Amino acid sequence: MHHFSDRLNAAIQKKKTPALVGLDPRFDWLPADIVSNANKNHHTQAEIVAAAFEEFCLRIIDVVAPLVPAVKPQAAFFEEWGPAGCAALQRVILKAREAGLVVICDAKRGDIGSTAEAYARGYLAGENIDSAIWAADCLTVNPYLGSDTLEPFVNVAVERGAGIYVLVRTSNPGAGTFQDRKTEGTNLYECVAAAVEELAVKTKGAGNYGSIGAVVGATYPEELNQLRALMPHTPLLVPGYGSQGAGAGDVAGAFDKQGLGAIINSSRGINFAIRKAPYSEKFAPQEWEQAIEIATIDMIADLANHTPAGNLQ
Ligand SMILES: O=C(O)c1cc(=O)[nH]c(=O)n1[C@@H]1O[C@H](COP(=O)(O)O)[C@@H](O)[C@H]1O
Repeated sequence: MHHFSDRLNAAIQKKKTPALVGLDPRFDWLPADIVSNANKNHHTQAEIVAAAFEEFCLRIIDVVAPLVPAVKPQAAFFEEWGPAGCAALQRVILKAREAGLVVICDAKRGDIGSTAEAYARGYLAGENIDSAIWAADCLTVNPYLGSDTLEPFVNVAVERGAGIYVLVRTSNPGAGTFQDRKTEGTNLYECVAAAVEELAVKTKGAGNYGSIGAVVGATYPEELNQLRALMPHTPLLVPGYGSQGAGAGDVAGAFDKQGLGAIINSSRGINFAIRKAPYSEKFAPQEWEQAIEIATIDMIADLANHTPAGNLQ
């Protein structure tokens, strides 16, 4: 399907869940078997870490590909390790695409138009994975430089059937420092939301949603509900569930009646499920993949039981 949201919604309806698994590897938390494999076969620290991240994420993909529609590799954790880390990220993205998953590369890119064009062409492959070296379906984008800097991302997304998610109301505690600054009574995040909704309307697919989405944190449920109403054609990427303290009740307002309109991210809560109860009590450390599987199934059930995502079942 040559439209990002149509493709994402088809995947959500096929897997009957809006659960999005983030891929956020942290070396100190990796399973022992993965670290020993990497140490055995590699020499420099960067190569060891990159190889460990790659094996970890590829094995997570094997577990979650049958369960969820999409994954969100966090570029930062790979970029920290330079070329070796970036090569690992590229292979993780390709493996996820080959597994039939929609891939949102979380790199929060943003720059002036001519430079943004390079980011867009490098990351946004859309349905044809050969059309961009990073081969992602979608990219997170920082709008701080202004709406003109979003245009190159929009143009390439439309051309290639890809998507972007623009940061609108982020999940972090300090989100309001700038996002809540008011101009004539309107918060900055509401101004950005209006610009993003306009782009979503312009890029609508066969369904109700555009290829231009918004990131809205689950940790601000009131703003999430407000923005769902303000942005009826904008698909939402909702981080903050799990490790940042938000639960299914906080994200119920992100969806439309069919249970579409949003994907709900959990990274640490799934990647490192083995480290915390109840999974640390049910599984031995080497059973970390089983812990990921059950944690994902639990998240899917939590969303189905407490949000309109239950209408996807
Ligand atoms: O763009 C994002 O995905 C993002 C935006 C935001 O406002 N908050 C936020 O946590 N994220 C990302 O979502 C992921 C959340 O990870 P967990 O808190 O481990 O589930 C990280 O990769 C963050 O960078």
